[in-house]
Amino acid sequence: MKQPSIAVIGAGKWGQALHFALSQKHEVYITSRSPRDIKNFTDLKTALACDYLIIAIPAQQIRNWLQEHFTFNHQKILVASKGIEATSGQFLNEIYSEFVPEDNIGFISGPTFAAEVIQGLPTALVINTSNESLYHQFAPFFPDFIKTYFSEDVIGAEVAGAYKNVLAIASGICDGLKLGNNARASLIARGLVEMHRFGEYFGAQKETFIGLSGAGDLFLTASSTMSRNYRVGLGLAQGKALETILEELGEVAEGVKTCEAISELTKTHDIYTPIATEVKLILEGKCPKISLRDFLNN
Ligand SMILES: NC(=O)C1=CN([C@@H]2O[C@H](COP(=O)(O)OP(=O)(O)OC[C@H]3O[C@@H](n4cnc5c(N)ncnc54)[C@H](OP(=O)(O)O)[C@@H]3O)[C@@H](O)[C@H]2O)C=CC1
Ligand SMILES: O=C(CO)COP(=O)(O)O
Repeated sequence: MKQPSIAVIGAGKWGQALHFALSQKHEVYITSRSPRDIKNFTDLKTALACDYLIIAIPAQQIRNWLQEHFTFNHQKILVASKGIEATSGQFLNEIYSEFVPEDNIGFISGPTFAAEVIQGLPTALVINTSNESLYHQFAPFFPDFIKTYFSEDVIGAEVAGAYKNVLAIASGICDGLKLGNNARASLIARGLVEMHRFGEYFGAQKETFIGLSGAGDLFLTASSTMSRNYRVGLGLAQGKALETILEELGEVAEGVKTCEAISELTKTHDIYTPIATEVKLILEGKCPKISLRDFLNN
């Protein structure tokens, strides 16, 4: 029987990890802006001609990439990015909806450090799509070490995956200031409440926030130096300039731009988001210790 043609687009950390995972059962192409010495690396044209695409490029680049490089040819698509576009405040599903019909697209969420996936360590993730049959097409592509779940709460997954990056920055700041375990647990718990409140405004389901996409991903990223966003927070607490932190990181930390988007959305829609608000001020240069004082007294 002919194998389905599958391609991963974006050969950063997550794209490469997904390529490794999906290659356990099928031949899978991978492509990126810069050529890489990876098995089955191909050009964009070949990748776009595949039936199934997994797109893992940073959230802030997606609109441009779609405008400049993408042609819809009835591909089935999984989006692996996590973030909200800062220039428009749009969620990724809103951006993609201008290029891909809803029935053809799903969004990956959940606690999935690329560095562990690429070692074949057990991982659970959620495929969020309004088209359940799409889930059943993609799920068998994943290897045995990845357990997949289905959810139709696309907006819930979008909010949770993006918001937890901002909370991971907050948690890194908290640990960088050596505020202790009580403080970090409180921050994470209140962060979960905050991102649920934000998500509820946009129609997300509560269950999404207490499951893998919400609590699962938040607990992971807000408590580990493996998270780039958490490491941004550590750097801020040490008094480093944001530009220096990002330069040293050399990879995407989606929480930085997503925090700008959340800040604009909360102003427009009058949503109470105290943690994201303080993170935004710290990213703009506010002293984290003063931020802590203000936070505790408000
Ligand atoms: N790393 C992780 O553990 C996880 C990451 N994610 C999400 O996946 C997304 C990608 O993250 P990750 O792979 O880790 O990030 P990286 O920083 O490792 O890589 C990003 C890749 O995106 C490509 N890229 C950047 N800008 C453009 C552009 N304008 N057009 C096309 N390609 C571009 C680059 O490809 P090139 O090098 O070829 O230029 C780069 O390698 C993010 O949204 C992240 O939040 C989600 C779950 C887990
Ligand atoms: O989303 C992630 C794990 O689920 C990766 O988080 P970071 O981008 O903070 O490393």
